[in-house]
Amino acid sequence: MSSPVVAIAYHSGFGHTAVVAEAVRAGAEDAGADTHLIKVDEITEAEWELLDAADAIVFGSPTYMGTASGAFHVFAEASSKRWFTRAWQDKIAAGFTNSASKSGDKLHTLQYFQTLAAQQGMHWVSLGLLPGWNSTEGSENDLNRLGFFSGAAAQTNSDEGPEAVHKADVATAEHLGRRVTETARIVLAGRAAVAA
Ligand SMILES: Cc1cc2nc3c(=O)[nH]c(=O)nc-3n(C[C@H](O)[C@H](O)[C@H](O)COP(=O)(O)O)c2cc1C
Repeated sequence: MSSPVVAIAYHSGFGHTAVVAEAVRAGAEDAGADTHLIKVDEITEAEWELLDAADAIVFGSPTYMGTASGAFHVFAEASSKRWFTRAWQDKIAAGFTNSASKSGDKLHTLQYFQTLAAQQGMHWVSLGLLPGWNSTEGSENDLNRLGFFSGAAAQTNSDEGPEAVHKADVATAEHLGRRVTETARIVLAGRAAVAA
């Protein structure tokens, strides 16, 4: 069976969220996916077609003013063309975000991605990790140290550059990439079995 194709459609204003996107890609490739990393603010027609052909699309954006960035919203609005044709119907979807505060209202960005995925008729994949860093035994180096369920969340200090994206958040994003790939593989195998 061919490898699942996982596309990561993301925006990053200053490079921090790009590090998280790379981590999702690394995790997906580690699990055997073919991947496409697509910057939604520079998206070409050929890249839209890569999204249409992908088995899974992972949405990513920094959290700006409590939601996805303006550039991501422009992309989401443009995806209404796919909404009309149901081009993304039944694809796998997942999401990640990064912001300066530990919370910073990141949950709202992930929920926005879930709504976008639902409007497109996609199947949302959660993070699938228990929360870390929430007991006396825990530490900031735990996987899912920020305690999200809907997707992968990262926090980067507002006065530091992309190199400061927390290693635990990078590992959490890699986990999401692997999980999306494994889920896509199961769905592809299931469809093939049903069609046989
Ligand atoms: C316009 C703007 C709005 C922001 N709003 C939030 C916010 O709501 N919550 C938060 O925690 N950080 C907020 N931040 C901080 C960014 O999320 C943070 O710097 C992030 O690392 C930027 O990622 P990027 O380099 O990929 O753009 C905001 C930054 C900008 C520029």
